[in-house]
Amino acid sequence: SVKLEHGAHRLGKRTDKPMQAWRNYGLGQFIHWGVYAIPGGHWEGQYYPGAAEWIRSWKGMPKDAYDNLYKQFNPKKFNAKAWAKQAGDMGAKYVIITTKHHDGFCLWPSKYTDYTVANSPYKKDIIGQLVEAYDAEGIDVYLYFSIIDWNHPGYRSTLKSEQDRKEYEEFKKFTRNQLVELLTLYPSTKGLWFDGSWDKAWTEQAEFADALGKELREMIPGLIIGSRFRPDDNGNRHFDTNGDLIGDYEQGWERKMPNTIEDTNGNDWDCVMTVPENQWGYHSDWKGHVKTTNELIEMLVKAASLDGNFVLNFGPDGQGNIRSEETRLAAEIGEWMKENNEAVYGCGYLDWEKQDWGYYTVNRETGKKYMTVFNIPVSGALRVKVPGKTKLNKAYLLNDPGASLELEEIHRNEYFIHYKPASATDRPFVIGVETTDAKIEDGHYQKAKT
Ligand SMILES: COc1ccc([C@H]2[C@H](O)[C@H](O)[C@H](C)N2C)cc1
Repeated sequence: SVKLEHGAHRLGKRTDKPMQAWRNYGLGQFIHWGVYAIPGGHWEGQYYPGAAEWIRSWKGMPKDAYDNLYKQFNPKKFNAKAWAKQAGDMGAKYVIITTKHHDGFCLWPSKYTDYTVANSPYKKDIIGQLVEAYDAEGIDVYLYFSIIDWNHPGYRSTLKSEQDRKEYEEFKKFTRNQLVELLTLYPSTKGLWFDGSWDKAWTEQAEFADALGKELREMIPGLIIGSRFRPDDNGNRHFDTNGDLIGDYEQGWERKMPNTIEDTNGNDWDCVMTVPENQWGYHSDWKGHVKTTNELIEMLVKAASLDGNFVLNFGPDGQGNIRSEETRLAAEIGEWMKENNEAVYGCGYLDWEKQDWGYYTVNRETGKKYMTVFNIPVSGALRVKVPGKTKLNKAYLLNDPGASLELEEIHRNEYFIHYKPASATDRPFVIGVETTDAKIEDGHYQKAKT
């Protein structure tokens, strides 16, 4: 491996308490809110086909028109407590809130720019209200921060001239000041979710970003920062020149998921997911496939089964309402989580061979093992292959632990759990399994001779 001044500052998973808590969240909520919610993907009757929070980059909307939207930002329906309660009822254990998206509009009264909520008709500190409400709900708060800031005069995507570099120095100071300001104002913050760090200008700032990361981590012990924040000496983000993860978890799974434990490279990771194909901020007219409750529950359980967290995005509208589609999903996911969260919270990867019926998860503390079934086999026989000296002793429905399901040993280390739900079920269900370590009697099993 090559010598790096600003490569990965740690190898392997963090084992401290704050990171263990992060690893055990299972489900998070992402909130994308800002002035982009006012146009909601339209301008003067034109439909914007891109991501609503990127409408400023659309030729269909004059930059000047966008940059004056904040003068109408006055979300009368905004109720931080209601949002936090809805997230709690959904079963979210953490929330990631946009403090400032690429447009540079600050949802907190930053003293380093006038482009903030303090200078909008709404005036009040939105981040402060959300931090307080989610903390009160027992949901850990993480702050999303975009390095890209289209509003700041010193922002550059590339550094082409001495003048660029001079102005970018001001931008770097501004960025550091805002981050220190956020952690000073909201010290209950558990971590930062950086975005907009792909510009070449930023990926040349290895030394500055490394120092900034260290400064922020010193402000809040245990602070959690993912791999989307800083570049190494050679401009590599996420993984440094030696292939080591830069940051506390991998932040590359945006609207996509790993399929195998190998895909995760043994790192902690989160998957951040939109309800429609690609809308983070509020778009009043979602086009294409809108994910169903079952699809999202499957992503959540799949993430837990591969040692990751699943973060579902909500994009409140310009008045501060959570839209009806998201409200319904939150309620239905919450209903399922109320019954089945034992298979998600504190659970991770179980190294048993994946089967077609769904996903295994195992609780890291108790060792309890779970099967979440999404695909009921026509045979009614759920195949379970256990490793080496493992005997499957019992299988039970999570919501009926008293009753044992019928087990049949079909090969060495292989069983059928004979079970079909009595009535048609339109939601996945969880089976708990109990095992003991025991040598399997050879008896009639004969290893194949090839
Ligand atoms: C160009 O592809 C992009 C760029 C930025 C994003 C931003 C979204 O606006 C949202 O904030 C998401 C978390 N982030 C990666 C998504 C896709």
